[in-house]
Amino acid sequence: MRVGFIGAGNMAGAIVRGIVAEGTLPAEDLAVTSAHGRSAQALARETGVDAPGSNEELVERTGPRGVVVLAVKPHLIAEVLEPLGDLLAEQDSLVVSLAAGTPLATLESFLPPGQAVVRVMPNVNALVGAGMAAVCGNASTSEDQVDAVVGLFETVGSAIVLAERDFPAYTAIAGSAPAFAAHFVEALARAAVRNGLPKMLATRIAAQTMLGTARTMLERGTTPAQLADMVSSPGGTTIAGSLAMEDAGFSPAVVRGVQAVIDRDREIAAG
Ligand SMILES: NC(=O)C1=CN([C@@H]2O[C@H](COP(=O)(O)OP(=O)(O)OC[C@H]3O[C@@H](n4cnc5c(N)ncnc54)[C@H](OP(=O)(O)O)[C@@H]3O)[C@@H](O)[C@H]2O)C=CC1
Ligand SMILES: O=C(O)[C@@H]1CCC=N1
Repeated sequence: MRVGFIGAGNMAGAIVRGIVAEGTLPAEDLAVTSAHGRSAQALARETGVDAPGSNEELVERTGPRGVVVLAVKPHLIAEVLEPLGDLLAEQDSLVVSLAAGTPLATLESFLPPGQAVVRVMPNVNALVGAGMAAVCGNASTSEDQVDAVVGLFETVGSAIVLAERDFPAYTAIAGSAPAFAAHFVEALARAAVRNGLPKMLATRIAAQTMLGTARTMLERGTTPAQLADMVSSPGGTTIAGSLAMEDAGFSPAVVRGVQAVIDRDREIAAG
């Protein structure tokens, strides 16, 4: 399978670096383009992938039946996709869009009828092979094509097939949530700095603690509530901290943040 990425920014960079590091596909089967060429060339130099001079060339080099991944910002999808429609159809390419808030119906409206399109919401942790991706194909995609995309993203983390109606909530807790988790680590570290720990050490300690907490839940099936109970000694330090955080509005703040992502996703979808 040959895969071309239109866009060489944060997300394409994370996936390409992840795929190359994991050895999922040989670098010569991957290609990237960018608006100004420089970021694509830098990524190509770093990873050994190809950096064609235009999006048309990328589709040609990726096809026939190649995967063309749209990794540009949502507002650029129309201007990137429309000029490529006939070529994508000729090459029988599979179009994969990573764009937040951009439904399959919108993507289809920029393409010839019958074009196979898969919507994916990945996350930045693909960079270290610990990503999370949701995948949904349109009516023109075969089961094999959807499976191939799931397989591709599984090589850089976990991937699931998800109904499109669930993408906004999913985007909040997987696409955007690495930023929220990073804010939490930063807040923990700053609180520790206030109490005398050096920032770099505090950040490392807090990040390792997040990693271990996630692994305990995923690998042992421990629920968040069970884990919190395991840590909270009666009359101890943790329960004092947890209740103080709740008193300061921790859970309502998280719920509002998730809802804001969902509302913004719907706003982008509405144009
Ligand atoms: N960042 C994330 O964590 C996540 C992002 N996404 C989605 O991924 C997509 C990309 O986001 P992200 O990587 O953060 O964005 P970036 O701004 O980091 O990267 C966008 C890339 O698109 C390139 N580009 C713009 N116009 C064109 C064009 N006409 N032809 C070729 N390349 C072009 C830019 O080129 P140049 O470098 O020259 O400016 C840049 O490399 C978005 O739709 C976003 O919703 C989804 C999940 C998570
Ligand atoms: O912020 C954004 O719009 C994209 C989608 C999810 C993560 N980044």
